[in-house]
Amino acid sequence: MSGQAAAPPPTGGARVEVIGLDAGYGRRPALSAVRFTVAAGGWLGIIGPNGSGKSTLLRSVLGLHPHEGQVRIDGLPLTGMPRRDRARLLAYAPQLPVLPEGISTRDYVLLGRTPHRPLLAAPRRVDREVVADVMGRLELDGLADRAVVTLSGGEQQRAVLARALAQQPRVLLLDEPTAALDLGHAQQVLDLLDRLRRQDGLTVVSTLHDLTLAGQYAERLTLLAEGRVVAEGSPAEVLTAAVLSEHYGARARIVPGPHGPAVLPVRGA
Ligand SMILES: Nc1ncnc2c1ncn2[C@@H]1O[C@H](COP(=O)(O)OP(=O)(O)OP(=O)(O)O)[C@@H](O)[C@H]1O
Repeated sequence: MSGQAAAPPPTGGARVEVIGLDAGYGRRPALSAVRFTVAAGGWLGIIGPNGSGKSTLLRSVLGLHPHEGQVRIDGLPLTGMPRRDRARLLAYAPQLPVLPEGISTRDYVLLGRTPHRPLLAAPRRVDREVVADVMGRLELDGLADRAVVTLSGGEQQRAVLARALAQQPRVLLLDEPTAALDLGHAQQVLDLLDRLRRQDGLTVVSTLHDLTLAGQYAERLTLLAEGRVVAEGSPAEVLTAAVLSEHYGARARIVPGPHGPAVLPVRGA
């Protein structure tokens, strides 16, 4: 991953507030009274067992899933905000993206510039520069001319993240950003997000299944179980053996470290 490329222009993060969020599928509730706040430049990890509502929560915050309750960015309600304004504030990298056929990786990443470009205008120099920068940072240079659908799962995941970063949002919402990545690429992607957060003040909200990565990179964690917030706080406060036993039915040992706790699964008798 190149550390040489010029940083994208700082955009500054935004504070995210979610208040009393309810959502469901048909009559079945998936989220009940969910509430969280992330400071500008903060990193909130949303964790929880399978089916606890993490993806539904991200999609509701984005306005992609019907919900009740409020989502405010720097105090402004998202409801009713024009789509283009919203896209300049928030970018989203879904867990299972549907990638367009017949488009190169470079042109796919360029789609992230859409909210910043005049409608139907050709990409400007600044758009190409931002795209080249994020592709360099995510080691996608060698794949720029390949059809994006032909990339491997992990390469596609990095392309989706590159598109979201090319959008230069103030808040980045990531659904399992490391799920398809090997350990080295997972750490590189999370290190990059951490740098963007610290240098440019980008606000990050991400779901993460890997609790050790969640414990080491997120500043705060919100634990969902059956659609409700059951624990929140610093990683050391949330990632305890008792909490993991109660909500995941898991046996684990917690290993404290300088950057947060690591979670070591322990085999039963
Ligand atoms: N399209 C859908 N139709 C009906 N129910 C759905 C749909 N999508 C999700 N659900 C249900 O809503 C609940 C929350 O799902 P969600 O995908 O948000 O959980 P999650 O925490 O992201 O899960 P995972 O960790 O397995 O990705 C689950 O019970 C799930 O079965």
